[in-house]
Amino acid sequence: MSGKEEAKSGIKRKNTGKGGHDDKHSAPSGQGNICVVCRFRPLNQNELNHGGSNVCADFHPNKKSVTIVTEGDGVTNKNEFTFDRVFDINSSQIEVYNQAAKPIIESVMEGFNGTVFAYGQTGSGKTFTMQGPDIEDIESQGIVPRMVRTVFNRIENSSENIEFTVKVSMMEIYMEKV
Ligand SMILES: Nc1ncnc2c1ncn2[C@@H]1O[C@H](COP(=O)(O)OP(=O)(O)OP(=O)(O)O)[C@@H](O)[C@H]1O
Repeated sequence: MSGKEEAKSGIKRKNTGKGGHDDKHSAPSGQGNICVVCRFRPLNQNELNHGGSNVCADFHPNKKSVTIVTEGDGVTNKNEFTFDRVFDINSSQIEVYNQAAKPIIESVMEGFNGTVFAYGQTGSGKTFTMQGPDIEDIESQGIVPRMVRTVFNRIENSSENIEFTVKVSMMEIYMEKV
């Protein structure tokens, strides 16, 4: 998914048995409302050809902080940023999915609302993370195919007394037009 697109899915659960949640607007207890992760991608060939170098000096061992170094006017600036999780350039698709998306899809299957979106400048890796270079390949597929598979596996394995409705809609915002 590029930053110009937004996919929205809704799951309506009609529970004829016991144990369903009535309030679809509150997160499950013990889970934070918003989780923000930051992923770095490797330099591409074009960037390497133009003498590009990594701006990231240090990934903190706690996997939550990163130090960015920038040079300007002979001055070196170091800034540390902290997120719920920082993924370095060697992070796998499954690691990112487990941290950033799996808890959301788990709670959606319990009847809560959830959203996962990628934000970043062009070429930063949104499509790679959300869609993946090959959606059929179990290793390289991104968040969206993993979430879709999880949803349909869960539906298939759930009680026949539960009825599910899955809806998908998509829109593109490009040059300030929807
Ligand atoms: N984690 C990664 N590891 C290896 N390559 C990556 C990674 N993330 C992105 N890339 C590569 O970087 C390039 C740009 O990534 P991508 O197309 O996902 O960016 P984007 O943010 O979706 O860009 P746009 O907003 O222009 O659609 C692609 O060639 C992609 O394969």
